[in-house]
Amino acid sequence: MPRNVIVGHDALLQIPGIIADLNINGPIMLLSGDTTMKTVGAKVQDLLQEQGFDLVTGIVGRITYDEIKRIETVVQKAHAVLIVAVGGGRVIDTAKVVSYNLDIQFISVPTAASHDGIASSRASVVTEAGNVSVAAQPPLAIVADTGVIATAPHRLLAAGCADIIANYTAILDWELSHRLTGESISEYAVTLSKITAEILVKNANLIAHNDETAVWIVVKALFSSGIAMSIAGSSRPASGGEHKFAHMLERLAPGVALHGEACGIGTILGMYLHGGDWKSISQSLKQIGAPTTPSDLGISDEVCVQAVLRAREIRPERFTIFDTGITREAALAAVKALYEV
Ligand SMILES: NC(=O)c1ccc[n+]([C@@H]2O[C@H](COP(=O)([O-])OP(=O)(O)OC[C@H]3O[C@@H](n4cnc5c(N)ncnc54)[C@H](O)[C@@H]3O)[C@@H](O)[C@H]2O)c1
Ligand SMILES: O=P(O)(O)OC[C@@H](O)CO
Ligand SMILES: [Zn+2]
Repeated sequence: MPRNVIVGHDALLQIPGIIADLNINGPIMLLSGDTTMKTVGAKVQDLLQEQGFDLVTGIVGRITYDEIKRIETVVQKAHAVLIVAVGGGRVIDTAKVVSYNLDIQFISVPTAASHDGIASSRASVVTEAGNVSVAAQPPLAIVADTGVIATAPHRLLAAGCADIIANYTAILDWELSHRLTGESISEYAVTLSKITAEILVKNANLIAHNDETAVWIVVKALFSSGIAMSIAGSSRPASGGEHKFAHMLERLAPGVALHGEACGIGTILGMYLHGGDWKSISQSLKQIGAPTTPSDLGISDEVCVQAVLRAREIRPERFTIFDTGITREAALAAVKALYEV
């Protein structure tokens, strides 16, 4: 679990103090994305350099094993002893894996509330066979500056909410697998994951605005969803068939949807296939401002049908409703239903 969780306005200003308390003796690797480095990354760089910290910087691209290796080499060459990851989910996940492999600590500085990886001890790496979920280093500290996150496009906040709403079907899939395949299940992780989604949906009306109140609500939900994954020691409480669908959609239509957006649509489809209240999932996503149909994402219904039918190719060992032999007719009906709400 993270030792230090700082959430609030101007939280960035506390980063030098958190690092000073660690009494580290060596360079710090400031890891960011090409967009976020120019804004928030540069601000953190100034804050740390003003305090005399020795910094090296790195820019993260796609999260592949090659990219992780490249960053590891930069960290090793610089003899960096700590990573400060400033960015979205890709940046934070890369820092998690690099710090895990090199056995150093990292500080998570999310610049958007777009995913629930800010606190989890898992990372998602893109491979030829699709995304794989790997054990990774949980952050030593999380610094979520609500002022910074509130200036990010609302699309990112909505994607983070959708990633949390995905917990509903992730839990149904975990319970289905527990009943049908005997997979072990953690009641604590299920309960925390479910409460997280429920609190978020209850506050959906507040989240429609992109202010710091909305950011507070979403960041706390993302944090607790990450803790549920850490309790489970796997992404299972927050990643079921809707995530397999999302990872397959990313393969079929790369870069079209944000992770959370694809998961949100996967959740409506998963709830429909479970015979649950998929309409209320769709209504919550609409209220938050997340996409609910393939056309919202600018993709064809056929690509969506393919992602439903091929979701089982992702992480085949993880049994979900998408692994129960869905026919093309059933996938077509599910995708068509997305337009009914
Ligand atoms: N490890 C986990 O538990 C976990 C959980 C959820 C998602 N993930 C992973 O996280 C990634 C998805 O994260 P994401 O949706 O943040 O994608 P991302 O990291 O690609 O960021 C999305 C976009 O948001 C931009 N952005 C970030 N902060 C911004 C800001 N303040 N202002 C303007 N633009 C900003 C980035 O530059 C990027 O273009 C995926 O790789 C997914 O697998 C991991
Ligand atoms: O292991 P995956 O499927 O990447 O899931 C982690 C995270 O995306 C859950 O919201
Ligand atoms: Zn997710």
